[in-house]
Amino acid sequence: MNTDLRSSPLPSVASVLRRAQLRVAFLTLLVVGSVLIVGMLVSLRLNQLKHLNLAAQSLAYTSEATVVFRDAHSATELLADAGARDELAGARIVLASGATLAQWQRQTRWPRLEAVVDTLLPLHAEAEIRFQSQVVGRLQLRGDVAPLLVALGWSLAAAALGMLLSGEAVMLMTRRLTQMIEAPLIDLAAQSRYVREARAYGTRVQGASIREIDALANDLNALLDEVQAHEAELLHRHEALQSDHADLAERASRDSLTGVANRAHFERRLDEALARAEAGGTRLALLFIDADRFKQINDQHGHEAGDQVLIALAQRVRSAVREHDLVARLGGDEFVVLIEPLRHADDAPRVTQQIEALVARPLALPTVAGTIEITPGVSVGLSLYPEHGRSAEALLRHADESMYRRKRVRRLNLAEPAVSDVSKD
Ligand SMILES: Nc1nc2c(ncn2[C@@H]2O[C@H](COP(=O)(O)OP(=O)(O)OP(=O)(O)O)[C@@H](O)[C@H]2O)c(=O)[nH]1
Repeated sequence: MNTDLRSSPLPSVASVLRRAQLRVAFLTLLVVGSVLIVGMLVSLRLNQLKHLNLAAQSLAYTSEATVVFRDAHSATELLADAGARDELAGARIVLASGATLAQWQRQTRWPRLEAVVDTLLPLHAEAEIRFQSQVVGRLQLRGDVAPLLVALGWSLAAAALGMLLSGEAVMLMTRRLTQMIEAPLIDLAAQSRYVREARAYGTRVQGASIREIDALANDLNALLDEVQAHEAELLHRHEALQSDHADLAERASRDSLTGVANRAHFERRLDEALARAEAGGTRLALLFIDADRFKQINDQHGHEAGDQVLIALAQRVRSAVREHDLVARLGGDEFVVLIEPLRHADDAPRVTQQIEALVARPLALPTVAGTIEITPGVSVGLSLYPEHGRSAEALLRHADESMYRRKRVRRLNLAEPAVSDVSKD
């Protein structure tokens, strides 16, 4: 049996069955035994009474002469003979005057017990002694209750033996019933405990050969079906929520117009990159990009055309850097690029040059007046970690200033190359 079941303070099926069966067996024996014993005693007594009455009639007739002649001696002998012959406990001849002529009494084996039985089940018979139709005396007989007591003793012994045998039979039946009922119940309890502890809701418990236990197993399986379906539904919802969450997180980090990262995402990534660079002693580069004369595009060709230019700028900047470098739009016509890690300080100016060159390719722009071709331009500023600052603010400020210097140079249309411009920073 399972340890948990053993340690339970509640009674086991076996003990409940044993107690119930013992109660039923003893009660049945008590009722049936008592009825049989009482019935037997009553019938025995009736027989004895009948026999006693016949003996009294016969003895009254034979004792007539002893009464007529007042022969006490012969009368006593007559009573003693009859007592020995007819299993009497006592006999008496009483004259018509009320005086006793003769009496006889058997030596009793259990005087007190016999007195009690004689009170409860009296065995008395009386007959008139007549002479020439005149009542001259009375013959009184008392039957022997010893046979009744012996019969009662045997009956009680038989009842005790019956109880002993039925007790044994109950034990035997309990063992068999226990195997039939308790074993499948314990099995069912063990299976349900396993399902609960291992959260194995896909498991199904086995049926039993007893209808009620089998119904319990079926109900448990139906419950497991529901739990499993509920769990699958929860898992499905959880996955959908996770996917929605990932989607939202992705959208929250993107600039809705250009699709590159937004300012919030860039600031988070820059902080993380600075922490990594500081911990690992590596370098990184920050490029600040601002479109040249972008207001003019908006004013001349409309806001939507301006949007197209911003989208194209983002794509061109993206294509000028490595896959894992971060491109973000800070707002308006301002973009940044985070290059991490930066292997050589010379790499960064080369990238700024690449960006300015790539952006400066002609761009076909659909406008209300038809498709036109423009040549966009950007000014790129650069700052390096750790040379130009160790914090995000310092690096951004330096890159911004560097971009303005570059813009001024480009406005003046100086032939100074971008590389040499930023490398001066
Ligand atoms: N189409 C469009 N225009 C925007 C957007 N956000 C900001 N702008 C405009 O972009 C312009 C930015 O102009 P500025 O950077 O101040 O000036 P600029 O014309 O680029 O001049 P320089 O930078 O000095 O060359 C403003 O006219 C803004 O209204 C946007 O999402 N879409």
